[in-house]
Amino acid sequence: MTSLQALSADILKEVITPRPVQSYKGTFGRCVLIGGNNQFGGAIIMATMAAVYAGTGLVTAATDPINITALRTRLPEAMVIDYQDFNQLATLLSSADSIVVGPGLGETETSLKILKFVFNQVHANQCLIIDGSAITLVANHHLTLPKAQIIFTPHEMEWQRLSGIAIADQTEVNNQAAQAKLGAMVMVKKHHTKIYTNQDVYQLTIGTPAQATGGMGDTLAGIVGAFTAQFRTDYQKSALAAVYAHSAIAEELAANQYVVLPTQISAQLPQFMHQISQPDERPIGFI
Ligand SMILES: NC(=O)C1=CN([C@@H]2O[C@H](COP(=O)(O)OP(=O)(O)OC[C@H]3O[C@@H](n4cnc5c(N)ncnc54)[C@H](OP(=O)(O)O)[C@@H]3O)[C@@H](O)[C@H]2O)[C@@H](O)CC1
Ligand SMILES: Nc1ncnc2c1ncn2[C@@H]1O[C@H](COP(=O)(O)OP(=O)(O)O)[C@@H](O)[C@H]1O
Ligand SMILES: [Mg+2]
Repeated sequence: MTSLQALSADILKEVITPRPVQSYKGTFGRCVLIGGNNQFGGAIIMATMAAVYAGTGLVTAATDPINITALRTRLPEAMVIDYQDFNQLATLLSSADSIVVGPGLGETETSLKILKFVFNQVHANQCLIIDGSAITLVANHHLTLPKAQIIFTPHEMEWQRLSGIAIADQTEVNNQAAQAKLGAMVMVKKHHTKIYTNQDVYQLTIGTPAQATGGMGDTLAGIVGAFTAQFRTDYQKSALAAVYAHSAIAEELAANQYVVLPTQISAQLPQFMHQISQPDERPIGFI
């Protein structure tokens, strides 16, 4: 049995290092995000914004065509394709470092077909972040997981669907047993999120109720996608740093705000990451 470790700010400096001078966009990873049906276009826009603002070299969103104009208008830095164009999607996925699937994907036959296609294409050295609707689809359709560096990012109800553990029974012991069966990294998101790996359990000890608003998890999924694509040494450490950064920025903003909008967290990422990457020992804080 492993013991619970509090996640500390040290993870940020360990992962977010200064950019090498000899570099180009390809140096900082390729992230593909798949989601956003005709109801949940905002989810894929927020996840994609987070991936861009967290410094991924190249970001592409695969989404319902209804979202393409909005995505291009809001986020010209990202490329966009139709998520049902499987030829284009296959090419994109083959060169991705990380893949985020699920924000706003929905639970229809089309959503399931897309998720199955992604699972079929992914390869072992890629990081696959399974979020939102994709978690529910895996649970409801008992999908077999592909061989990849898999990270699940469920909220408590999504975790109940995936693990079969009722929210009231989601204790550390029960969750660890379910994680071991899955064999993947699992972030059970809530106030003081817990992260389960094959070796360890971590707890986030920062964060604020100002984060309790739609799109907050979509944004986290995008940051996890960005950090795992960009900081390739250890995908689990990169994911831990993403969780920490997401809530650290939220806390800073919540000092002066009743609610923190997901897109505000993304907007602060470049400044926050710059400050972390500085060699001196200034306290964390970007304002
Ligand atoms: N702007 C957009 O496009 C947005 C699109 N989004 C996309 O929508 C898709 C569906 O995701 P979802 O999370 O909204 O719905 P679902 O999986 O059914 O879970 C909700 C059910 O679980 C329950 N519940 C219990 N505990 C809970 C907890 N701790 N945290 C959360 N819920 C908890 C909850 O209980 P209740 O609130 O009724 O008390 C309710 O019954 C997904 O793809 C996502 O990416 C969203 O990100 C929003 C912004
Ligand atoms: N009261 C709270 N305190 C701290 N963090 C919270 C709180 N409520 C929600 N969060 C965080 O907000 C995010 C919500 O994720 P999720 O439910 O998937 O949102 P969405 O699907 O709407 O984007 C998680 O990172 C969770 O830890
Ligand atoms: Mg979510």
